[in-house]
Amino acid sequence: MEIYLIRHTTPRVPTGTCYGVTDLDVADSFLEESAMIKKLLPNQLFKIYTSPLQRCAKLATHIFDQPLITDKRLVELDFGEWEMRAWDDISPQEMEPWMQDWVTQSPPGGESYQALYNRTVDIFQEVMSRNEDAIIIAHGGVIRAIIAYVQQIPLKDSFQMKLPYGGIIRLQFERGKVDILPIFPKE
Ligand SMILES: Cc1cc2ncn([C@H]3O[C@H](COP(=O)(O)O)[C@@H](O)[C@H]3O)c2cc1C
Repeated sequence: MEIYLIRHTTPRVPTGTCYGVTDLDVADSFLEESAMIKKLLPNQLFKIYTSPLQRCAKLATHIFDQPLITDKRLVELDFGEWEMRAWDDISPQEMEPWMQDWVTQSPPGGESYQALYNRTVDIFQEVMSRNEDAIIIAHGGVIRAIIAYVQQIPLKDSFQMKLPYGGIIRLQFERGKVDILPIFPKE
């Protein structure tokens, strides 16, 4: 069984903005970016799972002419009161508790990375149990949580992996073992 993890294309948002659950549109480069992603995927049948947010759902709809499985558990971290503020405008005092432990602490009014991990693993286990090749189109935090789960590494180490917009990772499951193969960018 193969499961591809794809991060959405560039969102339409000024650089340096904090966004997670905000439903941003895609940038002007969408057609170009989605064509590149499509070219890197094999021509075979997949079940397609997507986050409901536009930056993921538009890519799914654009590339795949088949029914999609849209699941709320695949949305990005809820940054609460910080959503759509410039990171530089969030005061160090406000940021301090989260910076101390961004795995278990939530941004004010938001969600902890541990909570995101729990809901992500929940759907990921469902996907695996179906035993069908699948593509999951989601967000940076969600994809890193899945990688942390399959590698059994601590969540605090999961942000070391490079994962740009349009990033693709292939998970190959064989005889109880999983290989993690970067498709874009190649390592
Ligand atoms: C703990 C944690 C800290 C983060 N800091 C930024 N992002 C992430 O949240 C934003 C939205 O992701 P996307 O563009 O893939 O939808 C990005 O800025 C990304 O870096 C984080 C995500 C998590 C889970």
